[in-house]
Amino acid sequence: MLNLLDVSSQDFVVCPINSDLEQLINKISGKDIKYIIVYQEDSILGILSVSNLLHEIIINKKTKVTHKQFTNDKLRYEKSFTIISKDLPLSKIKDNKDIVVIVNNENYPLGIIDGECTPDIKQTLLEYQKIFENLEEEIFVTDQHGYVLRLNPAAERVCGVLARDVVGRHVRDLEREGLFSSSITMHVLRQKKKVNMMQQLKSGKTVLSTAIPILNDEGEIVRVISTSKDYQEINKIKAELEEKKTELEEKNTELARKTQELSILRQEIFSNVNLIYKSNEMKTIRNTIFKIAPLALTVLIQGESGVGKEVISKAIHHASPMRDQPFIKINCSLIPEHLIESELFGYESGAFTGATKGGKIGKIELANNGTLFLDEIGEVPLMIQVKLLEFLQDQEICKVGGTKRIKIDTRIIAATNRNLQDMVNDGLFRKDLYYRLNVVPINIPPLRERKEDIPALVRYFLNVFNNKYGMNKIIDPEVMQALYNYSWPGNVRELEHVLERAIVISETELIRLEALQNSLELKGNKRIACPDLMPLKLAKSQLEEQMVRNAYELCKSTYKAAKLLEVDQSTVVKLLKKYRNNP
Ligand SMILES: Nc1ncnc2c1ncn2[C@@H]1O[C@H](COP(=O)(O)OP(=O)(O)OP(=O)(O)O)[C@@H](O)[C@H]1O
Repeated sequence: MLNLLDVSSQDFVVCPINSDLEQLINKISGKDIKYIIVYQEDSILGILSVSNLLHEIIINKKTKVTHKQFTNDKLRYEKSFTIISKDLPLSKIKDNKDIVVIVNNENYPLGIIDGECTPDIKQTLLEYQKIFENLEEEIFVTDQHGYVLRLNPAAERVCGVLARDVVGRHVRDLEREGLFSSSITMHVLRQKKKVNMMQQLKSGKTVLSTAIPILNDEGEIVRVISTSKDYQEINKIKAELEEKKTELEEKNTELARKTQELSILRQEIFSNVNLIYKSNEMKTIRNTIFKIAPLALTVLIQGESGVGKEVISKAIHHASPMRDQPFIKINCSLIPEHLIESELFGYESGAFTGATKGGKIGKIELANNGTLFLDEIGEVPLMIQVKLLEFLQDQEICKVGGTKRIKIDTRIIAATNRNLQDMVNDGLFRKDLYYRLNVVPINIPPLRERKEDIPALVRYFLNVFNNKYGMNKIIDPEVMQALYNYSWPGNVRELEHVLERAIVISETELIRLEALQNSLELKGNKRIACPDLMPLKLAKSQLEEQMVRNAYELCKSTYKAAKLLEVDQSTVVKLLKKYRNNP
């Protein structure tokens, strides 16, 4: 704990009464001494300031410090002072005296405090004292020789000692008595630098200690301050942290498990509808599906024929809360125009000639609480478009020949391979219906624009048809390459058919390139489009060049390319050479 001696800031000398003034001057000359405490036997007679002293010598021609100076001429020379024991608390200092003299048990002056700065010092020191006393860390202070000056209540507690029993004692003695296993202060005094170490205490505790030397302006050690922390407490905190870490890890594992479950669930949903994909384009579509599936929003799927519009619409249905409700598909292009209304809305008994007795429930009503998939929506006649729009707005239908309105709650997914926006511009599709349908647009890119999906789809279909036909066929890597390079105008549907045919017609377990020859549009029985007119000679040579280049790129062999093009291998070599220099 701090004591009064720590605040004694002024330098002073003690001189007995009747001291020789000249000797006194010699004693203090060159030193920054402001006060002289005049002492007799075991009492302080008074305090002289050095300037008083000089006055005595020069003006009053005095040669000795006499009693008179503190009796008759008191007010002139003497400083008012108060005496206080070093063991008293700081709060006991009285502020109204010039000087506070701190004395030991024999009343001998140990230090003085200039009264002028007392209130400030007191305030600051009281603050330090509070901090010192309340710190949870143990603090142990020694002087430059290793004598204990003070320790805070935390140190008393952890070391199992009282400050009064150790203050003033040397750390080496305390070490010898087993208060701590090894004195960290001695290490600092020897090494003259900061030291960290574990210490075993008499109390049985193990503490982690750090001690630092405090240096004066000359770089000499004046104090050693040791702080320590109960290692068990550190361990406790560490254990708590570990516990929290384990909890966090468990939570993460749980989260990972849930994420995995969710992804399995998603896969299951998709495996229900067999949606195969690898490309980023399709991953984006998958994400859209999961976002919109829980909301009964109307979806418009656009894409070339065979890209998988129906597959996507089924995926939306299966990922939605209506998955156990009906998924009703109607292909608007396959129904004769005059029947489309009754197919969609149903009819009442006797609604028209030839109508079934008892009437018919329409596809919209069948899809109640589920999903209605309007395939080839672009083919719906304008007249029916109006009725569809009405239904979308009111969510009610009225059967052909009927008057009763039936409330319908269904999600609409429309699909088309036509460009509906163009149709709107050409007046072939109602603008208002287009906007009603186009709430969530999904555009599926053609297979040639997402080639990463091809190998996955090939493997998938191979598996499907091997199972279907009880076979175990595999494909030549060359075939995979050819399928990858092909432009797939018929998209996934074409790929599906090509593979089914290849599995069936291939005579060997290994499906070779020849098995595809009649399937892919590389074969010459397809018509070649020629949009522009040009000199025939030039057109012929351009076609020749393209054919030979494509065939060679696909087969990576002049023999195989020759087979595909049904020419000699030497012709392929000759043509490749001929066109090599063309860009
Ligand atoms: N991503 C896919 N994963 C698995 N099979 C697919 C995928 N995309 C399409 N298919 C398959 O390709 C065939 C055509 O798909 P789908 O009928 O969904 O295409 P579409 O775009 O609706 O065609 P259309 O425009 O002719 O109606 C189907 O047999 C379907 O199972």
